[in-house]
Amino acid sequence: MTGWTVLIPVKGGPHAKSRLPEVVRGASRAALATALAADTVAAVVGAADVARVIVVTETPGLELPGMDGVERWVQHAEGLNAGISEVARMLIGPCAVVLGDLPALRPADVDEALARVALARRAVFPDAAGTGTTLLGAIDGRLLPAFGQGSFARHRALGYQGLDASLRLSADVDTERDLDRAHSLGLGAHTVAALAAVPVVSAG
Ligand SMILES: Nc1nc2c(ncn2[C@@H]2O[C@H](COP(=O)(O)OP(=O)(O)OP(=O)(O)O)[C@@H](O)[C@H]2O)c(=O)[nH]1
Ligand SMILES: C=C(OP(=O)(O)O)C(=O)O
Repeated sequence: MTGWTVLIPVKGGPHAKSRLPEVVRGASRAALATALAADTVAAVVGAADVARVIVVTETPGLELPGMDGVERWVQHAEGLNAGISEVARMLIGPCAVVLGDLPALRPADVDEALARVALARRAVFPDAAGTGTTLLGAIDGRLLPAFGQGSFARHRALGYQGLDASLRLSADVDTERDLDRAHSLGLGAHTVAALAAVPVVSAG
């Protein structure tokens, strides 16, 4: 099925990705958080079955590279679920939410997951821990976001079928260890560049 609308929540600002240290492998947490989101957006934009991409953010001045053709919604209410709901209630047709911290995600993972949502009609894919959610989708456009700790079980209780995620779809980055996992799968170009931008200090 083509014509999906995909929402990508991106907190932005100084409090994003607070479980990472302020400096990760020499890169600032803020730069890394931006890169993680930009790689997620790039994968979704590249998916053949996605017609519309909307970044939902709390941060009015959010700047992400690669936003050509991507819509932006600055939420009024506070919090992840409130932000998603503001947009979701205006949409019709097949819709999904992909969390914005999946730097190993590729367009083929997105297309494959959306095709499986279409078969299930409403489905949820778990994060690497198996307890959170990385993608929530509904063919009928009815998104009932219940993100946050333990969201996989909550989404299932709301009627979404739990499906196995590809390794790259499950590889969310909350901690440095998560970054290692995503790295072993192959990071997207923005995250590679953010980590490579670290200046090398010579001993001499
Ligand atoms: N629009 C929006 N996105 C959010 C909000 N909170 C989290 N997100 C995004 O949702 C995704 C998953 O959230 P988390 O992994 O908890 O991200 P986070 O809040 O930046 O990280 P922590 O501070 O470590 O909890 C990430 O892409 C976040 O940027 C919010 O209040 N509004
Ligand atoms: C918000 C979620 O992710 P995280 O565990 O990364 O905060 C979630 O899984 O619903």
